[in-house]
Amino acid sequence: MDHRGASEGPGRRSSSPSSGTPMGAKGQAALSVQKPSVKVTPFHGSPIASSDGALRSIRPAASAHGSLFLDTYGRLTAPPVRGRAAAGSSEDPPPSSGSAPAPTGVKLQNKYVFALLKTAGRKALKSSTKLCPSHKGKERRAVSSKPPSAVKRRKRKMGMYNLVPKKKAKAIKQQEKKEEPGPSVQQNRAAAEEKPVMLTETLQPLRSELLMEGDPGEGEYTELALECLDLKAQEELLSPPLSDAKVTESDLLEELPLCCCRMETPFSGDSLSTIEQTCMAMESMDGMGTFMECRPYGSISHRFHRDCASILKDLRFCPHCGEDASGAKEVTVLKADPAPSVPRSKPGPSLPAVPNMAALPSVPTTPAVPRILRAKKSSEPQRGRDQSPSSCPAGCLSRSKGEAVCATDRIPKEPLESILTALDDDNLKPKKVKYPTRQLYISAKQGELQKVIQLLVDGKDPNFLMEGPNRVTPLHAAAAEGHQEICHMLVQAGANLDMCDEEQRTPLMAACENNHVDTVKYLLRAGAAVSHKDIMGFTCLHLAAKLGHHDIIHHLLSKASKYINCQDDGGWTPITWAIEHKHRELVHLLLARGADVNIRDKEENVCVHWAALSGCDDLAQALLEARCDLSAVNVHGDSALHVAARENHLECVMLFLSRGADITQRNREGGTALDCCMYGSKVWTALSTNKKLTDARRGRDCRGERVLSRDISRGYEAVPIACVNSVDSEPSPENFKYIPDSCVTSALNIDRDITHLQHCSCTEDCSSSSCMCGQLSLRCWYDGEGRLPLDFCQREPPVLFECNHACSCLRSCRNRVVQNGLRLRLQLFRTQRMGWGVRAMQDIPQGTFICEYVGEIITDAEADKRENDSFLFTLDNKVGDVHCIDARLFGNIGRFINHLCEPTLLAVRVFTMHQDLRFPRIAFFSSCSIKAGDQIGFDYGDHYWRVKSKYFSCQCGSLKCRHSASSRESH
Ligand SMILES: C[S@@+](CC[C@H](N)C(=O)[O-])C[C@H]1O[C@@H](n2cnc3c(N)ncnc32)[C@H](O)[C@@H]1O
Repeated sequence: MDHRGASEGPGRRSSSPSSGTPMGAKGQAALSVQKPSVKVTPFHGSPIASSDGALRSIRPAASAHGSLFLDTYGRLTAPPVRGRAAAGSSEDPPPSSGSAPAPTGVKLQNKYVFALLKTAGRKALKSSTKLCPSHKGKERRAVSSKPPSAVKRRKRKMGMYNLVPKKKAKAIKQQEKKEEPGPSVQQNRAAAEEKPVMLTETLQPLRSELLMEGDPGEGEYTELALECLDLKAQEELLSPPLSDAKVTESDLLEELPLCCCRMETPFSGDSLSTIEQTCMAMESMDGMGTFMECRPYGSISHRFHRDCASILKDLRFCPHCGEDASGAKEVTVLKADPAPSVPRSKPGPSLPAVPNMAALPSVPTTPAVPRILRAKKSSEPQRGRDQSPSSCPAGCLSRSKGEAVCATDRIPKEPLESILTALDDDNLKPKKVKYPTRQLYISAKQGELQKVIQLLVDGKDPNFLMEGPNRVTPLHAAAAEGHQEICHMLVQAGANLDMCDEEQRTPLMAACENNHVDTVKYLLRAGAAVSHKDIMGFTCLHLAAKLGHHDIIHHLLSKASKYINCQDDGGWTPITWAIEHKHRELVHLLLARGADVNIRDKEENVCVHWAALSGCDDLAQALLEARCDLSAVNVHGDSALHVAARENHLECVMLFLSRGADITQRNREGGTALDCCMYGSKVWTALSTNKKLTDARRGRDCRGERVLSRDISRGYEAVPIACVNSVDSEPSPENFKYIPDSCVTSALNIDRDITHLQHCSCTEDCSSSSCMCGQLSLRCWYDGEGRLPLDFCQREPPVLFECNHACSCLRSCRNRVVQNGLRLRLQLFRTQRMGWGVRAMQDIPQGTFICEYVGEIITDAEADKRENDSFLFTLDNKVGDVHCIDARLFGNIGRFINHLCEPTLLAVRVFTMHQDLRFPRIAFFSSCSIKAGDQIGFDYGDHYWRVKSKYFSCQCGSLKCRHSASSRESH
C-alpha cells in the first residue's frame, strides 16, 4: 500500500487506500528510498508498516531528503536549503543562477521524473514531488537564517515607477552631465523646480488629513511586513545573469541600480526637517542620522546612506536619481521629520470621468510586493539596531540576509486615469529605461499595474514565456497572484487565455490553485477553458478540490458542472481529492451537486476507500448514504474496512461494521481486516468482538437456512430462482447447465411448418376475445387469468396449441402462456430425503402454469444409451419415433421437481411455435391450489416406479404414498 504522506498538501496523490504487506519488504524498500528514482513507484505501493504492524503514512522520501520540491505552483524544483546554500556560498556558481538550483539541474530532475512517470504512473510522480505549504515555510526559514555576508552581491537592475513628475530620464541627465546644459535642459530644470511646489500645495491638505487620522499608510501606500515577501521568487526574478563582459555605456544607462523613488524632493533651504525636503522614502523612517545628500537640481535633494549609494564601475551614484554622487554632501539630521508622510506625485491633469473606465477592473487594494534590490558593494554595511531597515532615506531595508529592500518600491495605488495620463503626458513619461521582456512577467506577478500597462504599450509580448523550468507567461503570474486587473490588461493586449506552462497548466488553473475567486470569475468570463487538463490530468476542479477552495469549486460547478466527475491520470475525481484532504464542506458540496461516489480510480478504489484512509467517519457516512458501495474492493482485494483497520481509524471501523461490512472478507494477500490492524488496539478489539459475534451467528445460520445462490437461472428466467439449504452442507448444484428452453444436440428435423395446424386435435374455434385466429380452428384453453379451467381434464390432459407468430392475433393474446415462460416465484431447496426439490414461494391457484420441463431433446434410442436416467422425461405420444427430454446435463428448474404421490402438478403437452407432434413441450400446471412454501411435484408414473422401486422407494412422505417401501409391502 502506498501511504506516502496522506496528510501532505497539494501536488499529487499522497497516498492510496490500497493494501500492502503489513511488515513486508515493500514497506522497507519505500522507507529506504533516498532518490526520486526510488520514490517513484507504481500506483500500488505497499504501505509503510509501523512496528505494531499498522500501516503508516510517510512523507515522500523526496521531501524528507530534499531531492525534489514543488514550488507555489506545485511544480518540481530543487530543495530550498540547497538552493539557498548555493546562493550564499562564495564557491557557488555566480548568482545568475540565483538562489534556486541551476535550471538545467531542475530540468534534468524533471525529465528524470517524467521519464519514470511513463513507466511508473502519474501517481508516482505526484508522490515523489510532493511539497506543499511546509516547503514554503522551510524556504523562508532558510532565507532568514543566512548571514548577510553569505549573500552574493549583484548588480541591481534599474527599477522605477513611471509617474515621476518633472524627473527626467536618467539617460538625459547623464547626457546633461557630459554636455553643457542647453536651453531646453534649463527649461526642464526650471519646471522641475516649480512642480514640486505645486504638488505640496495640492497634497498638503490631504497629508494633514491623513496625519490627523494617524494612519498614513491608508493613503497611497501600504507597507508589507517583510515576512510577507516571497524573497526567493524575487531574488530569482530580479537577479539577471551577470556577465563578466565589459560594462558598456549603454549598460551604465540601463543597468545602474536605482531605487524606485518616483518623487523629487524639493530643496528649499538648509533645514532638512520639513517634509518638503524629504524624499518619499522618508515615509517609513524616522529620518534621523547621517546621510549623503544628492542635489541634482537646485530645489531637489535626495538623501541616502553612504553605503546605499549605487555603484557601477567604481563610480557612485545617487540611488534615487542615478546622478553622480561623488559630489554628494554629508548631512546630519538630528530631529525626525515631524510629519514623515508621503509626498505625492502630481497626478497630472484631472481627467473627466471616462464612461467605459468603469468597465475596467479596479486598481487593487492589496499592496504590491516590494521588490528586492541588491546593492553591488564590496562589503555589506554594518548597521546597528538604530539603523533599522527603514532608516535609510533611500529606503534600502537592510535585511538579516544582507538583502537590501528599497522602501521606495512600495507600489502606490494608481488610478487608471493617472496611469493613462502618465502614458500620454510627456512630462509624466517615465525614464527611458529599456526593460527586458521578462520585466512584464515580474511586474505582472508583483501587481504593478502601471508598469504592466507601460510595458505592454511599449510592445512587450504578453505571451512571453518566462525562462526557467516552468515557462509561465505573465498571465500565469498575474492569475496566480490574483491580480485581476493585470490579467485584464494582459488579455486585452493579446495574452492567450489558455497558454500552458511546462506542466500544461493554464492561468485559470493558477488562479484556481491559489484561490483567487474573482480572478477565476474574470478568466472564465473572458473565455478561459475550464475543462483543460494539466500534465497529471488535473482540471481546475481537481486543483481546487485538493486544496479545499470551496468558493472556487462552487463557481466552477455553476459554470461547468459536467466536469464534476472528471478523472485525472490516477482515475481520481475532484471528490476523492476533497475526501482525502478532509475538506468536509467541499465534499458535501460535491455530493449535493451529484458527484459519483462509485467511480473507481486506477486501483479500483471508490470514495469510501478514501474516507477510510483519511479517517473521516462523518464523510464515510455521507458517502454510504449517497450509496457508495461498502463492499467494493480495490485491485488488492481491500475493502474500506481493510483500509480503516490498517489505518487504525476506529470510528470508521465501527461505522463500517454497523453497516454490515464483511469482516471475513480476505484481500489478495489473504488477510482479513483483523489481520491488517494493530494487535491489541481498539480497532483490533472491535474487530475481534465482531468476529466472535459473527461466527456465533453463522453457527446458528449453519443450523438454519443458507442461501447458496440468489438465482440459479443466472438471469435467464424473468423471475430469479434462489437455492437454499437448511438440511446439510451440499452446495448449490452446478453439475448441469441451466437453459430456459429445450435444445437439441443432434439432427432431429423438427418440422416447423405451421400448415400442420390441420392436424390439431382441437376442432373448436378460438374462444379468445383477443385471438383472431379462429379460422385456424385453434381453441384457447386458458381463462382470462391465463389458467387452465377448473374442469380441465387432468386424467388425460389434452394437447394444447398456443397462438404464435403465424396467427393474426396480438402478442398479448391470452392463448399464449407457456411460451411466456416462468412467472412464479419458485425456490430450489434441499429436501430431507429426495435430494433437491422445488417449492412455491407464493400461493398458486389451480390451473396456473408453473414451469416447463426443459432439457436436451434426444431420441429414445439415445436415451437408452445414457447411463443416468434420473432426468429423462419421455415424449411418448404415439406419433412417429419416440423422443425424450434429458435434463441431466442441460435443464431448467423443472429437472429438480420430485415425484409426489399426491401431486400438485399436471404435465401437459403444449405446442407453441410449431406443431410437429413428435416434439411437444412439457408444461407443468398446478393441479390444485398450492400454498407458499409447499413442495411442488408431479406423478412420475407407475412405469417409473416399477423400474426404480428396485433401487429406492418413494420418499414423498404422503400418507397416500403408493411407492414407499411400506406401501409396496402392503401390496
Ligand atoms: C428429476 S430428479 C428430481 C430432482 C432430484 N431430487 C435431485 O436432487 O436432483 C429425479 C430424482 O429425484 C429423486 N426423487 C424424486 N422424487 C422422489 C421421491 N418421491 N422419492 C424418492 N426419490 C425421489 C430420485 O432420485 C429421482 O431419480
